[in-house]
Amino acid sequence: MLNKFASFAGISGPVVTIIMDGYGIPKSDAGSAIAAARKPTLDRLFAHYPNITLRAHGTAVGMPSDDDMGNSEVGHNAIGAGQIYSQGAALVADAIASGAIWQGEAWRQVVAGAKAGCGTIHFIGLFSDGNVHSHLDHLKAMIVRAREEGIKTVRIHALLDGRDVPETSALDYVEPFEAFLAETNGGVFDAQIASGGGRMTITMDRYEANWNMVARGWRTHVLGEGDQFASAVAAVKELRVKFPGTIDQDLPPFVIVRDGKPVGTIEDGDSVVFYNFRGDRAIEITRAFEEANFDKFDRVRVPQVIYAGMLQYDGDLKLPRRFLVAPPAIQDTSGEWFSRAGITQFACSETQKFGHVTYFWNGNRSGKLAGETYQEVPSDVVPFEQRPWMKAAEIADAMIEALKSGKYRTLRCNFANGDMVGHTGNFRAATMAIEAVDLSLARILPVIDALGGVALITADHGNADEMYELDKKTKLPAQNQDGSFKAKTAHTLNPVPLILYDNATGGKLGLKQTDKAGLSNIAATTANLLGLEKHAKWDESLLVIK
Ligand SMILES: O=C(O)[C@@H](CO)OP(=O)(O)O
Ligand SMILES: [Mn+2]
Ligand SMILES: [Mn+2]
Repeated sequence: MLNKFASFAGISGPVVTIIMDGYGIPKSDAGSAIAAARKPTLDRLFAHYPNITLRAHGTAVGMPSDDDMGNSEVGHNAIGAGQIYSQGAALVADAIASGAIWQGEAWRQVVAGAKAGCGTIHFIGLFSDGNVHSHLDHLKAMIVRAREEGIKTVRIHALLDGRDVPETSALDYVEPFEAFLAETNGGVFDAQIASGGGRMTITMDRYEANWNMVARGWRTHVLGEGDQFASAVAAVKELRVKFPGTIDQDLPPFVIVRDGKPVGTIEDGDSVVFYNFRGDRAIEITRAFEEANFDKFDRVRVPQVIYAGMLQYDGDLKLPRRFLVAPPAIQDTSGEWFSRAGITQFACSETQKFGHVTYFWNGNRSGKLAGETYQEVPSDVVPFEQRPWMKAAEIADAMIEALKSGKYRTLRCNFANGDMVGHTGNFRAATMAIEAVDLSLARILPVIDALGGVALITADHGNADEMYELDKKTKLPAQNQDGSFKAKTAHTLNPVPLILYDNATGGKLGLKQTDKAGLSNIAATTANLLGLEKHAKWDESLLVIK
């Protein structure tokens, strides 16, 4: 693993990678919380240090098409692995297109189980076409197939999105879906939405930040407890009136009833498919269905079901045991390569992004590699527009302490602010989120200087860079009828920065901008900064030696 640069043997101090989650580079400053933020440190970095832009969406991160935004999973996979793999969204779409999914043992068992038990197939998942965690086309294909296979009853438990798609778009999905069901139903086949609720109120917690969400989801989907409505359309409409201003992701849970009884509680002999392909927010509900000694909340009743995930969400923990499509087999990550070279590594974030810089970074592998140390700062459990600074200061504290300890040759952290606050759609809070990151950078960077180190400052995808939906024609922020701007809560398709912060070499290093430069080039760049060759499978380094 010799370095190819004869004149450069690597940085003697620490090599640090800082991910500013949700920090994209917008085409226009209109509606950008990043442009509006006061951020003297970042302004100085962009003005005085080598910096380029990286592709962070679409095929550059393994998504099916360049119309797909980036997200944390695919972004951190690409950064950590230095390579692009076809990701869940693409793998599932392909398995459905080829029909391979229906031949798989898991689907066969789901169908056979429901038939043997005279039972129902339940589909639980994120109800949109965001393609970050799920896609409605996958759900529809499974419903059509279930009917063809002679299944009689299907129940859908719909987690409303508004986070990967416009913030109050639930009816744009529910109404056409009801029409699809009306067409598909008939004869003995009966498919209906049975329950649901906002994705940030039930079921889709991650990294054990708030098990109460999952407990609420269990009561809603499995036990059929909660506010009752005649249909999903009625639920969305009535909840919007009852909780004005609440966006889809935050809507409370609902249960659909007929003749005063829930239409789709989950019972012994049923099959359950959790149809999200992405793992972080699918693991906890999967554990509730699968773990024999589950103790995170009282499940009250545990139905004996055939449970399958769309993908396997954690390959090390084998969660779930049964899955419809095999996840990408990510090999030869930077974590492994550096670990094998005897390089000590430190990874830190707050709960909301902790798995991103550990599990996703290491190619969806849990457990530490030799020489790795992890530090998790517990996240607040509040709507993040109320605390836009989140745990940026504590992450900076942890990084400074780890740097000063002298124990680590390379360190990485993720500042969640731009993303988590960007998802709230609150513009003012998002500017404060970026300001908190800027302040943290101002504290960390001098410590890196004192140790003769360098930093790569980047992001996994955009978010705070576009806080309003843009008008398709004018490309300016779109307005509601009352003249207010239409908040945008989703990630963006914009590129992200890569800044090389280097006061260690006297300006000897630069970065090259290429057409294809993307997140997967960071691993090789980091390797070269460490004085190592990249792994043969990785995309090229962007480091330039002057
Ligand atoms: O919150 C999430 O689950 C996603 C958006 O669906 O965001 P990120 O990819 O940044 O984690
Ligand atoms: Mn992210
Ligand atoms: Mn996000």
